[in-house]
Amino acid sequence: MSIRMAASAPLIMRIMASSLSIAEKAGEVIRDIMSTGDLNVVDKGQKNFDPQTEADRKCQQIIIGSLSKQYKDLKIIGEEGAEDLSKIPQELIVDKIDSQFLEQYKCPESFKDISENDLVVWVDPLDGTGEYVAGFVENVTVLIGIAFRDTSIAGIIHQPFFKCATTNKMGRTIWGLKELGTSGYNKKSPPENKLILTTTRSHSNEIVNATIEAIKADEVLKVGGCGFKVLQLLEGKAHCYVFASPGCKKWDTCSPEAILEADGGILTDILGKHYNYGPNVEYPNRTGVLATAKGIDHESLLERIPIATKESLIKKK
Ligand SMILES: Nc1ncnc2c1ncn2[C@@H]1O[C@H](COP(=O)(O)O)[C@@H](O)[C@H]1OP(=O)(O)O
Ligand SMILES: [Mg+2]
Ligand SMILES: [Mg+2]
Ligand SMILES: [Mg+2]
Repeated sequence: MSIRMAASAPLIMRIMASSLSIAEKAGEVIRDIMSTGDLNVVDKGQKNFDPQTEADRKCQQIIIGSLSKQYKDLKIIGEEGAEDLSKIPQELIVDKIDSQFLEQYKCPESFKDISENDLVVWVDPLDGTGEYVAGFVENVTVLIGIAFRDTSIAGIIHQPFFKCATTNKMGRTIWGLKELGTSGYNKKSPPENKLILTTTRSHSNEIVNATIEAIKADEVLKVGGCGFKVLQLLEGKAHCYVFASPGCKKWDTCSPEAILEADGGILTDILGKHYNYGPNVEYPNRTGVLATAKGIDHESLLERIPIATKESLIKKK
């Protein structure tokens, strides 16, 4: 595809195609920094340990620097704070665009006339930092989510330490756009006649645990990262993701929500409401996360969440 043809594709498709290339580069950097053995960890936490590594910082610069260069009016919010674009080293800027994506997929009618001012991009440069530091590298993902007027519509999840069984290639990229579909993973339904719940590995507390207890799942998986848990739903490894805590932020859920919903699943708070991803919202997802795989009854899981859990998260607002 010529540069001119790529430039004529609808905006949402171009942002996705750029983000696919940018996320791959971020994944390379995440692997490279791990291989140096020095993650250069800083604690961002006020009360509890909240690690940030060299990879979180560098990947945020890659993603925000590269998207801002190509899309000047785009509002981009990243977990690691505001970036001074003039201080981002040139070698971190990716100007490649995934032309194969643009050739292969057509923009859904409803998103054809979107302008940069209608969008917010939510960036989690490294989701699962605690797991990156602890060595559970499979849980680590790069998340780029795109919201159109308050609603999450598109997402990219890059998993840097996924090893392809046939080619041995490291890293895979999953994407989803509502009304178009999803790609990049093994689409599978979870097993019938049993309920597998996935939840936090490192951020549990009394309410988180009491809520899991009340759901009465047959199996509980404890893994890190919002991106990784939604991947488990997409690949049929779990039926639901339950996190009754205000710990996740908009950059954690924006991309996974769009991909899961483009696949037929649902991601809401534990009251059943979708989060608002508009330009001026607060960052914390104060009323938790409940996500269900395609074909799983979201409503019936909502009913299993204790009233005490709901009241306690509403009170914390
Ligand atoms: N209490 C918390 N403090 C900081 N980040 C949190 C907290 N709870 C959840 N998160 C973010 O949400 C992700 C999913 O949570 P969990 O792994 O506990 O299920 C975490 O990897 C972390 O993102 P990040 O690693 O990008 O900082
Ligand atoms: Mg995160
Ligand atoms: Mg992060
Ligand atoms: Mg973090």
